Amino acid sequence: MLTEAMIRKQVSEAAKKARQTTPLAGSITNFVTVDFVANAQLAVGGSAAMVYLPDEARSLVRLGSSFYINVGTLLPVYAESVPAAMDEAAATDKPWVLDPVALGIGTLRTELLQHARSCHPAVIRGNASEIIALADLWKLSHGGGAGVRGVDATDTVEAAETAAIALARYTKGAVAVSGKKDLITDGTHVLTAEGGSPLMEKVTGCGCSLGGVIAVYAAVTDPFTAACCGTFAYNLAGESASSVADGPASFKSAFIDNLYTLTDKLDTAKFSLTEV
Ligand SMILES: Nc1ncnc2c1ncn2[C@@H]1O[C@H](COP(=O)(O)OP(=O)(O)OP(=O)(O)O)[C@@H](O)[C@H]1O
Ligand SMILES: Cc1ncsc1CCO
Ligand SMILES: [Mg+2]
Repeated sequence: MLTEAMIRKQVSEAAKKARQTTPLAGSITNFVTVDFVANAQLAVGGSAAMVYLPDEARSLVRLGSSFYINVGTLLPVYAESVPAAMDEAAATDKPWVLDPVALGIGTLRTELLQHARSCHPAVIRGNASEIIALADLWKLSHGGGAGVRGVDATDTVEAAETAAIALARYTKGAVAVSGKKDLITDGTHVLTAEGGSPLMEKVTGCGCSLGGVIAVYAAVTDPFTAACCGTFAYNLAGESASSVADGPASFKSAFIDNLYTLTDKLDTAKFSLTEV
């Protein structure tokens, strides 16, 4: 069983290791926020590369230390490249992070997210509605939710707790649910974290880039610690950026600056831990 002190130590060590080793975390991610994802990955010490084609996805999984798949904007080629990346990650035992953006709005998205089930993502990161919808799609029993409506959440993080636990138990990895408060679970522990800023809802890609950052950390530590590292970094950087920002645009640049400087203070994050 983990203690609060163990988590603080683990996140500090992982943040340091990411900075020292510059792990490559490749991505297939959406066109809206691709630049934010890459810059956030670099700010925390990682290395980024984005691909779209099936053979390049397979190569990048093999070349990198982890991988990130975000299904935010799909094109026909993704019908091949996304399963190729998932299969390669599973076959080579590379930790990979899934963001099931807007699950339910189209058939390809549903098929790809169904395919993910057999490829066991190390970390699933999404907003509450996406996490509930994924547990439904994978037919894992949980409490239910209001359903996905586009890319923004219509459910609270608390409402997604049982779905998150069910997903984590199934993958034997971790699940990170983002929102005003964040919830992280490995199916045994449930951690609730605080911080960030309401301005994070006014900048697109805070969630997408958080997934990319968690992939960087998944290259150097276990899935639960990786999810904690990313979430703590976002809460610290977001809270601090809101004190200097005039609005969403200046918030975003202050936020990336803070990711760069605050990742050596991850042990100061606000969180509480329970067991299930
Ligand atoms: N009201 C809020 N207060 C504090 N932090 C927030 C708030 N809303 C979101 N966040 C933070 O923003 C980050 C992204 O979470 P969010 O739930 O907005 O993701 P998302 O909906 O998937 O975003 P996107 O799809 O635009 O990338 C997380 O670090 C979360 O803690
Ligand atoms: C706005 C948007 N649309 C598809 S992906 C994306 C980024 C936030 O998820
Ligand atoms: Mg999102």
